[in-house]
Amino acid sequence: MHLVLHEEEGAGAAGLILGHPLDTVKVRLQTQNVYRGIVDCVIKTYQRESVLGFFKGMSFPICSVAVVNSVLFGTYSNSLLLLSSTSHQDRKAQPPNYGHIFVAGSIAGFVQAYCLAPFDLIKVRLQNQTEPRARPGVAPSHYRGPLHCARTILREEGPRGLFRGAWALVLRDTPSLGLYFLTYEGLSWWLTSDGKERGSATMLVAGGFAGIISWVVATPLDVVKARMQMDGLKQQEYRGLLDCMVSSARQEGPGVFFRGLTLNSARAFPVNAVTFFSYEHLLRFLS
Ligand SMILES: CN(C)C(=N)NCCC[C@H](N)C(=O)O
Repeated sequence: MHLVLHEEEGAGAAGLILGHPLDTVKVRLQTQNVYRGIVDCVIKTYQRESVLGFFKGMSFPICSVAVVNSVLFGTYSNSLLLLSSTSHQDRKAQPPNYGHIFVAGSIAGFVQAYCLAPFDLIKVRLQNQTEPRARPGVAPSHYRGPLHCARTILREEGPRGLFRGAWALVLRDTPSLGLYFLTYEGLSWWLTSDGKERGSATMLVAGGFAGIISWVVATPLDVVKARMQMDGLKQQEYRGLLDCMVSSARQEGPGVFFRGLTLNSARAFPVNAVTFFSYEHLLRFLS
């Protein structure tokens, strides 16, 4: 049992490692106005920071992925159980109630956003450090690693600083995770013939598309979240979430809300295919 659990965690972590470089480029494009596009950002990052630059801020997501996913999937299945009072096994025999799925997914999104907020903030702050690795004669980065980053934020911005951008994260994840589970369950139902067990290919395809669709919807608030998380590092630029939205749109046009859309979608397929595949196999193993 332990071995299987570790394998499931390993699969989640592998997806995350593969997707992290895309996430770093996306975060930089959303928060820094110095790049002309994806290719320019990749070239500049590589030239200045080598391939390691793409993996900045990865350790916290790797360490927290198991906890964050347990909160997400645990809240989802318990909420669905409360709403529909049928078990995972019973639900296979009848068409899913999409209203219940959307509500359960949204509740799960709301809860996981709060757990994710400090980890995500630290990830974004580290990803945005464009200095090369510290060596003699080169000024070190503001944050020396995830724990140093957490301590520095606590010292410079207080405990609330660790939850900067949390509201935008909650607004991003509540509806988009409802849609995430809705797409997954809908597609899986559609791809599985009556009375058959859900196959691995179905889990991968439905999981991948659930990831893409939810990230397309989530991207505008993902931009706002990343900007709010970076606010306060130097001087405070925005008075709040609404101010961030309005001034970003005024200064850069409405296209600003779609920054990172391509990268979010490209990363979403493999990461979420693996996530749902692991979740379903773990459920089967435990039931
Ligand atoms: C649209 N959103 C926020 C989501 N679909 N979130 C759930 C998937 C999270 C996964 N670790 C990922 O990074 O894609």
